[in-house]
Amino acid sequence: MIQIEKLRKVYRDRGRAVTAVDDVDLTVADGEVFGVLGRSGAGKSTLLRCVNLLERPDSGRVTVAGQDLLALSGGELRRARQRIGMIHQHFGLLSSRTVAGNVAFPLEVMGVPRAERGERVAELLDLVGLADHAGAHPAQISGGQKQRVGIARALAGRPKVLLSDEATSALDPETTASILALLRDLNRRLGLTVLLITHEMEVVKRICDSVAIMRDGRITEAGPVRDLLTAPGSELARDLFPLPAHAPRPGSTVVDVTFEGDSADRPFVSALAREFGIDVNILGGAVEEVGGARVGRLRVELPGGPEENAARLAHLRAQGLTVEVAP
Ligand SMILES: Nc1ncnc2c1ncn2[C@@H]1O[C@H](COP(=O)(O)OP(=O)(O)OP(=O)(O)O)[C@@H](O)[C@H]1O
Repeated sequence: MIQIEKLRKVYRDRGRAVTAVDDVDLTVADGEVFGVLGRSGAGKSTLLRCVNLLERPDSGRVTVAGQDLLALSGGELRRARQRIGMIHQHFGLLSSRTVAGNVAFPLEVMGVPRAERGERVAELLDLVGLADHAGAHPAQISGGQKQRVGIARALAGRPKVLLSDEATSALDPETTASILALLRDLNRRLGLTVLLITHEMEVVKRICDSVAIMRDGRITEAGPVRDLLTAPGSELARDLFPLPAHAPRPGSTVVDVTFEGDSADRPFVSALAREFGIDVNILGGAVEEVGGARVGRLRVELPGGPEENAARLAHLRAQGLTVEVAP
């Protein structure tokens, strides 16, 4: 649905060149929620703005719903953009217009007749749970409600793709949760493909099917969230489950065990201790709810060196657990 190939964007600022997006490839499948996670300055906003050509890349290709956006003429690009909605951290509402007026605005720009507009606005406000606030002005509603207006406005052109630029960064945790739940609901009900950028792991945990980690303009890791969490060496897993440092003791082996789904419900530590008649020392761990499922990681110390532990590790792996010997 969204394909980004060899994308590059360099800003030139007072003689200085800043490579904001550096040779990025990314594929977002139809109907998924895809998150780009990274710190401030990583290049996330620039990347997102290249997807609807608010920012023109220096090189590369952006294909949305089969259309090569950089090859489109002015009118074609305007039409293609109507099929790509966008929401922003600071909502970007018109303060002089009511909630309904804000949602009607893109419909006016598209030339939708007045009678049809009213009906569509009502439908959109209903979709985001704001039917009762049509006549309010932005100053009279909460941040979460403002973002709901932003979402309704972004969906006016019946887009298949929604771009989200840190949509929950200005909201408190509870409101963030309700906006993320709304986005997930719209993604499922409308088959909407969502590409979002965020610096919050919470957003990835709650709604992303896939994620890419961005640093210094580059993607360092990308894939389905569940796969990355159990992939050996994954940066996402390391960030989500920070484990305490350990000083390896001679004659013991430290192992990180990642568990998810069914394997999260089994008492594998006590089973291992019983099966092999050993003491297992738990050094640290964390369990998180990711995409509605329990995922966790535990750092344990087993007696003996690598050879003595080979059968024990095989026993853990046979239960579907991901096992890595800590360096
Ligand atoms: N218009 C611009 N002119 C010059 N440099 C820019 C411009 N916009 C962004 N940059 C630079 O490009 C790099 C990437 O910025 P970008 O805003 O895309 O990152 P980000 O990950 O979205 O960070 P943030 O969350 O802080 O916005 C940064 O070094 C930034 O200073």
